[in-house]
Amino acid sequence: MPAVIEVNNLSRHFSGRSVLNQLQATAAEGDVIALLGKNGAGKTTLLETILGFAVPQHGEVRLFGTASTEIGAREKQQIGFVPQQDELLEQLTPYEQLELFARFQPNWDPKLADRLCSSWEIPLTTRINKLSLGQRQKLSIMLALCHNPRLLILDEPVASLDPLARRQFLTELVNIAADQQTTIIFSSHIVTDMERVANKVWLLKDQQLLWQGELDALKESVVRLHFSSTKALPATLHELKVLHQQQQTTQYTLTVTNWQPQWQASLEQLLATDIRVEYLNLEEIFLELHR
Ligand SMILES: Nc1ncnc2c1ncn2[C@@H]1O[C@H](COP(=O)(O)OP(=O)(O)OP(=O)(O)O)[C@@H](O)[C@H]1O
Repeated sequence: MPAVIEVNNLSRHFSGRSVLNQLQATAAEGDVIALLGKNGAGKTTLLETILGFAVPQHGEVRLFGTASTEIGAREKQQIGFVPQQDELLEQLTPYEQLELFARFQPNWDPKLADRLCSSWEIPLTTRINKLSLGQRQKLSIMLALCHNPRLLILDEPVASLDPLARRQFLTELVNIAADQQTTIIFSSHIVTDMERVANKVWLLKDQQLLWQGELDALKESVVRLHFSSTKALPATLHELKVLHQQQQTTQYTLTVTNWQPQWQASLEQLLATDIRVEYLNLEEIFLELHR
């Protein structure tokens, strides 16, 4: 079976300025991918290229085995998308918008739609142009979720949600991923949320995917080493890459990538000291990788 998403040698640039440079990535059924990157790193550009909204200058994206710029109605029905700026029909009510959308979606789940309308308190009979930003975002998420997509792409889906709605939304995502093996990619600057639900991370930096893999492996790779030593540090410490070094007299704190737990004993021998390994959360890792 082909991968749900296959990104092959993908490059995008605007007016000669490179935004994505030769990206390689794949996503399989059931992957929940946190797409991370600073403002302007290219997250929206990547998500929109995955969806086939633009033809890349180099390379291609394949969705369910077909070039994303050539997918047909059947594949489109298997995708749910929450854009950064919603595309709701201003003059309709949420009820009308949901009804209209459901008509074109053979897999529409009316029970899920009813449940979300009620738990998210969607004002069904108010015109969409009178809704609050958060209410619009909830409706936009419902349109993406309620037809049981195989692939769900969410670009900053929670920016306007209150903490309660955010938590409810995350619970829905976890359930959907677990029950239906849906592939989910979502970008958000609320990294703690992503850490709760994602099992993979794509981290965009300098036009490339600096990390593409398991969240747990990333958390094992980027760590802080604390130790005390009167010796000068050797020029190389195995294959560790030091991201940041702090020293107060004999106390060292090194933030490193490529950490491998089996190196601890030999490093302790090399530095003639005990080392305390501190594991970081995803937000700290993101900050360290952008120092
Ligand atoms: N249509 C376009 N024309 C010209 N430049 C563009 C276009 N779309 C995006 N860019 C540029 O590409 C870069 C990446 O933009 P993009 O919106 O993908 O970033 P992002 O990671 O989603 O940012 P944010 O976190 O702020 O939403 C930015 O420098 C942006 O100015």
